Amino acid sequence: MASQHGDASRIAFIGGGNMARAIIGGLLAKGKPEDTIAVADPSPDAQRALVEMGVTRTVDDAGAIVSDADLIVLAVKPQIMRAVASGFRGTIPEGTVVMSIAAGISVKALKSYLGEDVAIVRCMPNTPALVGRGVAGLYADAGVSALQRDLATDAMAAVGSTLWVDHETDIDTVIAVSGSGPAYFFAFMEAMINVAVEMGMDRKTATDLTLQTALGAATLASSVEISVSDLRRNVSSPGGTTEQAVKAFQEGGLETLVREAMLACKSRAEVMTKELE
Ligand SMILES: NC(=O)C1=CN([C@@H]2O[C@H](COP(=O)(O)OP(=O)(O)OC[C@H]3O[C@@H](n4cnc5c(N)ncnc54)[C@H](OP(=O)(O)O)[C@@H]3O)[C@@H](O)[C@H]2O)C=CC1
Ligand SMILES: O=C(O)[C@@H]1CCC=N1
Repeated sequence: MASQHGDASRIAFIGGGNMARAIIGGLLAKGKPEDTIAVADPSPDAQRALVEMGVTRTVDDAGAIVSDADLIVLAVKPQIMRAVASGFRGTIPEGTVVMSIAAGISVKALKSYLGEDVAIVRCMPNTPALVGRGVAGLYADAGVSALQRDLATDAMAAVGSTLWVDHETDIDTVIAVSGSGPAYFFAFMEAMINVAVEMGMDRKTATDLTLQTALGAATLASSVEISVSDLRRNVSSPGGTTEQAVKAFQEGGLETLVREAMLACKSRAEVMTKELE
């Protein structure tokens, strides 16, 4: 029997890798009782890391922990989802909601693995969840109740902000924006650091300046009611230095490149969805 919810809600994580640990870390930091979290992961390293974080119930096999969970979080790689989820088909309690964080696994695929009557939420988090600054897009299948939505929201709110989308296909756009997005900013920062080093600066100073600039820009943009376009213009004094840099970006086709990158990302999610259905 699943429990009544609130802090006592029981969460079973299937897969205890990077993303699961980020979410679990946030839940424990927010005071969720340790005995309400269980994790299945056959990797001894993953289990060790989870125990060090304060998780008291780690097991090798998902079958051992799904039967008394209110929320089951599927956090294994997409390529093994079918094998893992099919392994506990028929053992999910009535009223329990399954939330998959995998890219490229549709509700249709999840139902084919788990059973047509299972309540399914798809969630796309991102790695800043590790420091409590994540953002997660969520989509609920038709059979998901308001209480089950709240359970999913509460779990993800422990590591950042959450928003619900109305259409499952929007999850592929969430992947292209925020799921994979941290890597785009890391790549941009990597390039800035390398160029500053080419200009003669030592790597540590170049890294500190770049990271603080990224942090400052994101904090500013999210703190004021000014569009990012206007914020960019505010830095660009007429006839000054920034204007030249932005002109180089525009002439080099920055927006076209970003479009190509995001379309490639979304398209990969769509292909994975077809392959794994
Ligand atoms: N990383 C990211 O930025 C994001 C990832 N995601 C999604 O999150 C999911 C997990 O990704 P991530 O945490 O990065 O991956 P990880 O590889 O870090 O975690 C997956 C974990 O599952 C374990 N595992 C393997 N087989 C089983 C099994 N049979 N039962 C239970 N656990 C098993 C793995 O062990 P072992 O290592 O031994 O195989 C590993 O510890 C993916 O589906 C991905 O699409 C979503 C948003 C962002
Ligand atoms: O690259 C991936 O497939 C996963 C999904 C979003 C971020 N990482």
